[in-house]
Amino acid sequence: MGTMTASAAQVKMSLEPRFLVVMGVSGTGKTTIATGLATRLGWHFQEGDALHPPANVEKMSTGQPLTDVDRAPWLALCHDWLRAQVEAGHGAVLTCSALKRAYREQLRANGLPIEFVHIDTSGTELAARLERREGHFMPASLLPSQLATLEVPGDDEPVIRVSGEKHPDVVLEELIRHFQTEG
Ligand SMILES: Nc1ncnc2c1ncn2[C@@H]1O[C@H](COP(=O)(O)OP(=O)(O)OP(=O)(O)O)[C@@H](O)[C@H]1O
Ligand SMILES: O=C(O)[C@H](O)[C@@H](O)[C@H](O)[C@H](O)CO
Repeated sequence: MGTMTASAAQVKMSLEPRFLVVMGVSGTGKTTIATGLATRLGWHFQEGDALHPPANVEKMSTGQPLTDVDRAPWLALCHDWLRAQVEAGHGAVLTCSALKRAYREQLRANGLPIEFVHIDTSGTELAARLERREGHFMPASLLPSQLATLEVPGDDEPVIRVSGEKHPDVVLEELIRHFQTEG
């Protein structure tokens, strides 16, 4: 335990601030990985779902997929949060599904130095997780539309790809090692 605390402190001291959007479809592990990173690195955290207008949450809760028009004001709030973090200059992690390239471009507008962490998980694993999960507004019935809407980030986008099927601790170790290597 003492050793873990020491190494977490070293990581906090040695890493330059980064501005991360942990993205992917519902149930892929965005909140799990983003909170893990924010805790280990001492970076600011924002749950993107908490920025959805109530009408969006109501829509998803009743099994209706969001449209581009529904997502626009939410993406604007996500962008505003990211811009404030960049201006403040401290490391930050946001969860945001960011399913389409155009949404990611909206998040990066105004030249924000955002990086995406795309968590990729198979449809069968996602379906099992969402069936098991309780106390969340997002129904498992929306998974097919999430998967159909996802435009996997291209190599021309600033993306770090991780597997959502490894243990979260393994993914966190991989990400932190990647950040250390990149300086
Ligand atoms: N790597 C993993 N292996 C197994 N289960 C996981 C893993 N990551 C997350 N889970 C579990 O899967 C469920 C979904 O995870 P989480 O809430 O982090 O995903 P999410 O992408 O934030 O979902 P949503 O966008 O729907 O809020 C949770 O019950 C979580 O405990
Ligand atoms: O763009 C969307 O359709 C939404 O952001 C969804 O992805 C959910 O908010 C999220 O995944 C919670 O389950």
